[in-house]
Amino acid sequence: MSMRISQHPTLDELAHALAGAFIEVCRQRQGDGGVPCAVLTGGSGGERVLEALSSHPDRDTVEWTRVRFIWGDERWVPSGHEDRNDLLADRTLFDAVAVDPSLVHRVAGPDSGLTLDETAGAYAAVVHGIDRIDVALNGVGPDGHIASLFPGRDELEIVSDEAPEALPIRNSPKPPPERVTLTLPALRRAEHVWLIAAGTAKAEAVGRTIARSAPLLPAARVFGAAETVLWADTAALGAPSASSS
Ligand SMILES: O=C1O[C@H](COP(=O)(O)O)[C@@H](O)[C@H](O)[C@H]1O
Repeated sequence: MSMRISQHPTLDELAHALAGAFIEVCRQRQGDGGVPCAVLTGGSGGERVLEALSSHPDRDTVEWTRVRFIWGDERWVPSGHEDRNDLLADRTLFDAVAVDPSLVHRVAGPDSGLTLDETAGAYAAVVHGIDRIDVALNGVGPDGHIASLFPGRDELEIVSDEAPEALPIRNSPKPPPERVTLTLPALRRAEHVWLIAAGTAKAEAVGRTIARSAPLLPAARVFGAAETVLWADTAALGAPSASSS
């Protein structure tokens, strides 16, 4: 499965372009009578994309109350904690548009009373019950991780469709140490898998992802059913040019 590169001069321009494409995916699915399902991501790129969505001129062409949201990963800290990925969505998109809380599937925090394993199991069941994932956003970390799938870790080797679609993570190399992540097979169910990478800190991981250098980084191991797009700024591509495509 080939990966298309969408290059933009800056993260802001990348986020605006990606937000427009995200809106178009949602509009088309809703036009077909469906309820689009989007996988959200955390991190610096994910936050900027959510901000761009919340202020996009075409924002209100989507019926946001008919969009389902899940997360590619969540940091296992209490609800409302600054480290949580869902807080980024609360402070940006969900603050700007009305959503249906029954279609917003958050990963429970330790304050829920569930253990980490129980939380991951419950999230796996939620994701398993979703018949179609339209678009999955994946912020790429400087080490090439996506969601909470980090290089060299066992979770990355779970590629069977029979495996749970979400897993607990302990001892994450990036804090906080406890997390819940979707698996590669779950992310690969998405029609559109979009990777987000901006800044020079991402250049090495981006270069290795594009080159498919061995061992394959997590970012190189995810692909979409219909397309895989690397949304990158010029700095992440390590290129001097400032053209977009
Ligand atoms: O920890 C995480 O990091 C990645 C990427 O974050 P960035 O700040 O380097 O862009 C993100 O994809 C993931 O959702 C998040 O939990």
